[in-house]
Amino acid sequence: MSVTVRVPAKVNVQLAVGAARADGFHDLANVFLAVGLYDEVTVTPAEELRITCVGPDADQVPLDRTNLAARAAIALAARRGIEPAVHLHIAKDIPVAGGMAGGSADGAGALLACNALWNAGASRAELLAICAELGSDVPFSLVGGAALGVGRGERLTALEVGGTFHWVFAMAGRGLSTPAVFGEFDRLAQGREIPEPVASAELLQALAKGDVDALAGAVSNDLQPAALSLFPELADTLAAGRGAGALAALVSGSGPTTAFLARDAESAEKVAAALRASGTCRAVRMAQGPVAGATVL
Ligand SMILES: C[C@](O)(CO)[C@H](O)COP(=O)(O)OP(=O)(O)OC[C@H]1O[C@@H](n2ccc(N)nc2=O)[C@H](O)[C@@H]1O
Ligand SMILES: Nc1ncnc2c1ncn2[C@@H]1O[C@H](COP(=O)(O)OP(=O)(O)OP(=O)(O)O)[C@@H](O)[C@H]1O
Repeated sequence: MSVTVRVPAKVNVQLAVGAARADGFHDLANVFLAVGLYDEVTVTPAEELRITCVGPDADQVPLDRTNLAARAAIALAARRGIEPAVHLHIAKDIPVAGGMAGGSADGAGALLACNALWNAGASRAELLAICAELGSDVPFSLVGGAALGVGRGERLTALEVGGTFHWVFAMAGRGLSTPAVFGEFDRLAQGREIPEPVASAELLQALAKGDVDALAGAVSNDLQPAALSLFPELADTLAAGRGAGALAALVSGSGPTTAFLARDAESAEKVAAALRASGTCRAVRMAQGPVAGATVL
């Protein structure tokens, strides 16, 4: 018997970052949107914990107990006093170290799948608590849709979205480390007063109305200057997408994946073709959002 869970990637339509806290994390106003690029996690009973991974970026995924899927299985098993004797298979389509919460998706997926496989009976609240221990983005990977995350991004409030948005994503030739990007944010912020992060009222209204023009005018990412500082060539990718008619172009989360908001499916095709032809990125994908969070198939 096995259980498969499908989990989406995310794009941050707003990422407001406050000053570094005493614990090293940053308070955020983080507006997440789940988009239709997916990893699938399949769990099967096994002698002992084992991880396999397939997909274009599979060689970059750790196959030991540091993998977020393994950490999720271990965390749930520890709470139930059982062994995490399970084979975790990840079919990975979300770019690795791309700022689209790929590892977080696998953590949320493994947790939901093991909860079903083991009949562990964890409630939604317990699952969300385990997700928050695993990482700041993991709770959102479980719930999906659209949500405002505060604290370090783990305290979520679901958001209404009045439409479907068309996105194009450009994958970069190398990854960026999330702690390195936050570290660069701190370095660039030295000697400046950092305001409390707050969600933009215009942005929340644009999402609620499904108004793509208003959303394009309201998206923002406080980590973008830090990502561009560490990876200056991303500016060329952003310019290529804008030049092809994207309504908005921004770095996704900590990057280096760049995200382009298009008016409709036809415009998204044009932006994708221009990005592919530009030679400024490794791969290009289209996806719509919002979509549902982690789902048992
Ligand atoms: C950039 C985002 O992806 C936006 O959604 C998230 O804020 C990062 O979420 P994540 O990858 O789940 O990050 P975590 O595994 O919780 O933290 C990794 C590292 O990122 C930095 N970090 C993360 C979240 C946060 N609110 N402040 C931080 O400073 C810390 O250096 C931390 O050690
Ligand atoms: N299941 C996993 N899939 C991918 N990477 C993982 C996984 N588990 C742990 N990692 C480690 O985490 C690092 C970051 O990977 P991940 O794909 O989650 O980054 P990300 O998408 O930028 O995350 P986020 O958007 O949440 O900041 C990888 O380089 C890898 O070493």
